Amino acid sequence: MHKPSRAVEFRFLAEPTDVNFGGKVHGGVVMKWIDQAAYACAAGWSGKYCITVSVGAIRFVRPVLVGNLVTVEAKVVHTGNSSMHIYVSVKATDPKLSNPLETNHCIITFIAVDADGDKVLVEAWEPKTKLDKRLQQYAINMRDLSIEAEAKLNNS
Ligand SMILES: CC(=O)SCCNC(=O)CCNC(=O)[C@H](O)C(C)(C)COP(=O)(O)OP(=O)(O)OC[C@H]1O[C@@H](n2cnc3c(N)ncnc32)[C@H](O)[C@@H]1OP(=O)(O)O
Repeated sequence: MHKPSRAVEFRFLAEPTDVNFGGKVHGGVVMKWIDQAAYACAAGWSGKYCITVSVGAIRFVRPVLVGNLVTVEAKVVHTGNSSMHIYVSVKATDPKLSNPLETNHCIITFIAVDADGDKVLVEAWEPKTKLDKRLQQYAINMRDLSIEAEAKLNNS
């Protein structure tokens, strides 16, 4: 029987092939890490194949450098019917210094689907700590803003 798992963490070194023209890690590479960690988190929570619906509020706080030890933490912060809203935080450090600083964060939403690609219900997640309650509200706000802004664009 599937036991929902709330969080995943990836740890690896940023490689020379991840570099952009400015010598830092490419933003698109960071977004791929975020998508992969959030997918693993959503699949672990639902026990199903999951599809990305939306990526919101992605923030680039500081650059990731080639050779940095990167940690990508993804955790469920809200669930709906079929949707799972995942908060992802990326941290990086020179592995010799072991002083991880946040480089990125975002909210990414997945839905769980069955073998036919149809939406399926997911188990509800309930926040317990103050931080989790704040993150849940943040995820709800981001979803509402995104849906409202898209509706305004389509109706204008
Ligand atoms: C693993 C991968 O990388 S998959 C590849 C990338 N993803 C894709 O190609 C997906 C392409 N998109 C699609 O196929 C469709 O848009 C779908 C299947 C994702 C959603 O289709 P719809 O049925 O129109 O979505 P619907 O409006 O019912 O919303 C589904 C859920 O997403 C939520 N949602 C919709 N828009 C947003 C948004 N902007 N932000 C957050 N959540 C949203 C809804 O609230 C709903 O949640 P609930 O089930 O918990 O109530």
